[in-house]
Amino acid sequence: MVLSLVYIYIFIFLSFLDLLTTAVIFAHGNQWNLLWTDGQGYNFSTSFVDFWIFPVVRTSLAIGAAFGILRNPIQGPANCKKYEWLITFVSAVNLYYACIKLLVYSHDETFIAGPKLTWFWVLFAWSLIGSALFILQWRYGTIQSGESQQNASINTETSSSTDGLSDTAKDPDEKTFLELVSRATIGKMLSYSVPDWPLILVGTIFLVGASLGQIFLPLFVGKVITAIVQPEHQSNFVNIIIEMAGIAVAVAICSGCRAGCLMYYMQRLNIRIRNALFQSIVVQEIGFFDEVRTGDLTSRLTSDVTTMSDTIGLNFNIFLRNLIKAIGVCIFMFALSWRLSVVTFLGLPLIFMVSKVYGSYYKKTQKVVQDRFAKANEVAQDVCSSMQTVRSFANESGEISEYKQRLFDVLKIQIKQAMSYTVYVWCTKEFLLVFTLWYGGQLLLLDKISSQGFISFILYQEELGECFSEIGDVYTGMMQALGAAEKVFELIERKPKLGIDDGTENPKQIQGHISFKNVSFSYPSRPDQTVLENVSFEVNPGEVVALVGPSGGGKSSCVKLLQRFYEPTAGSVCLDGIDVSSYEHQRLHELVSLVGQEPVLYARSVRENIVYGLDSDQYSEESILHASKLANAHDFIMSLCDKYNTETGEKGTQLSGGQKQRVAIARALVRNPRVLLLDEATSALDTESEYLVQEALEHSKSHRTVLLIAHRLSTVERADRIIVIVKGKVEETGSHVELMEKQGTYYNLVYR
Ligand SMILES: Nc1ncnc2c1ncn2[C@@H]1O[C@H](COP(=O)(O)OP(=O)(O)OP(=O)(O)O)[C@@H](O)[C@H]1O
Repeated sequence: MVLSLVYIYIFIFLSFLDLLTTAVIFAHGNQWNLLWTDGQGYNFSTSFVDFWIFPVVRTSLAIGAAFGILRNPIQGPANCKKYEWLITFVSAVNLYYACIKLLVYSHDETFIAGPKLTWFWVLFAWSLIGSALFILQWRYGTIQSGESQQNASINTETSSSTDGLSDTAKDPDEKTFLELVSRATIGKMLSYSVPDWPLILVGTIFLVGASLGQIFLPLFVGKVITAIVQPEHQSNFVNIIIEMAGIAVAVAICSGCRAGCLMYYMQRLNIRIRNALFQSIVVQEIGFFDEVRTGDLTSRLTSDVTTMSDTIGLNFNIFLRNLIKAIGVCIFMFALSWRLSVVTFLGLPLIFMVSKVYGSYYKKTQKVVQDRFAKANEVAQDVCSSMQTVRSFANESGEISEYKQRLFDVLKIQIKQAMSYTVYVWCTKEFLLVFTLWYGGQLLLLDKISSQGFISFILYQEELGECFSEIGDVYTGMMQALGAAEKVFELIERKPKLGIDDGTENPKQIQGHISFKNVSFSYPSRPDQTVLENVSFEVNPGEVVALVGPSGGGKSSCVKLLQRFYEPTAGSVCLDGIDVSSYEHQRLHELVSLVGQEPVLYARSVRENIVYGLDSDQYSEESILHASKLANAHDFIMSLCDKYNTETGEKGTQLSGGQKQRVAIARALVRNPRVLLLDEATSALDTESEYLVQEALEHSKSHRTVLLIAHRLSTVERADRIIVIVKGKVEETGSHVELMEKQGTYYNLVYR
């Protein structure tokens, strides 16, 4: 309330100051008698009286606003804010009116020579200053008092209500430019550009050179055209062309060097950010990948990085180039004709306004276009990834018409966009030019501009329009880049909840003793669902232990904990008595190897898949052959076209399920791990192959602990010991014979 009152007082004070200043200017200039032009009545081209209109309108609006806020201190400021358009409109009319008066007076020789000129300038200047102050006081007065009232009312509410939407959770599209900049995103982007400062510097020097050169070109074009059409200037033609050619060559050289330097910088920046992002992604904890979609990560790595790195480089280039050009062009325009320049600057805000309306309409429709395109892409993606299903249901034409329909939905919006663009071009492109031509023609007749100057002016005006429009595009591009950058930096700076650099233990050799001590566990993505509850068991060195139990009981989760993919919520998982979290990441995975349920092969050769993750000094040709033979993979690999060099295709699709499993077993064995984890590792093998693999593992078992998960009885009954896990708890432990005699859960599982 108090703050509102302060703002109201400031409001009224500034408005009266506005009136007073105008009155003082009139009084001091002894211009009261000029109100009606020395008693001859009002005359637009000589009278000053209309300069009173605007202070009076401003003061009336300010008093109205003050009363409004006084009557309703909570809603008042917000209501005033609704009328911001009126304030902008009044100020704009004031500006236009003052400038038109300026142009009219400037044609009156007696006025220019007379005593009224000084007072006109003072009134003109105050008219503009008063308008600017009025906009500022309205904008900040109503916003600040509104915010303070809102804060006060929020503080007094007993239940604090927030919408629960953290700032980072907001869509970048919804954020303002300042919001994005204030997150220091630009600073971070620039910090990644620091190593390229020599490139940027050289590029900028060429950019400045090219821009300065380009500023002179319209001037020369004007001279050339004048030399062509006016016979008295024809002797200059060749000289002008030579000078112009010199400038054009210099501009071309500078532009080329600028483009090369800045493009190379953009590419280096792109690679640098991509590397940083990928480095950050691969060290994130496994739980992170459970929650984040792969598509989101790849889109960060591809489109977001490209958007931010290209846009920062490109926009820096475009912005600086156009800024230099715009300043130079303005100087030339005012030098050629200040009157035409005033006309241009009166026309530009109108064009900006139309552009703004068009811009926000385009942005709104573009969102719909993107959504509809995404829907069309869903169809394409689904079809491409499941072509066999489409073919087997003979639904090709159905999918084609579905895709066509979704693209047609996009087209419907794009038709509206095209129509609005047509109207936008009508409104912005030619009106200003026509008016400039008309007014320039008058000035030409009055001999206030030369024909060459007039031609150059028109060219400069076009150039200025292009500069502003490109600067406007930079703003849009920057918004996109900042939005993309924010997402990218969020990921680059993310600290993994389970770091891979936490452990320090690096024993040369271990016995291979596994122990789970009172382990409870929930997946981070489902913290409310207990997957393991107080699980305790031990596996002795050299022992083969099978985990069995109904599906979803928690067997694979035990294996994941032993690999330290996740941390238990309670208890500890130890290897030779040391918690697995204390081992060095690299060492732990040398000692413990896993063959998972669905082994993943990479789009590389069989050999590269087997030695995946090993340095060249960690394996030999013999060790690859030995591991492949143990995994019963050697014979089928030798029958492939390129033997060990055969490509396996994306995710190993060029191999059968059983072949993939055998390559995966060889990959685990080539490391000669002390602990081997087999999670349904032989499920896709035929009985014969499985028997051979089991035999091989049996032979190597003396120096290796094996923890296996299997559903097949033939696999399980060979184990030294069986642990039955049901609903996250250990129900039974013993050998096959012992558990069968017990006739408990295991017995039932076997018979079912
Ligand atoms: N990444 C995950 N995020 C959340 N929950 C999971 C995840 N992986 C498994 N679960 C859940 O944890 C529980 C135990 O799963 P787990 O894979 O350990 O069972 P399992 O005994 O190995 O089953 P199966 O024999 O079918 O492989 C299941 O309810 C499963 O839905």
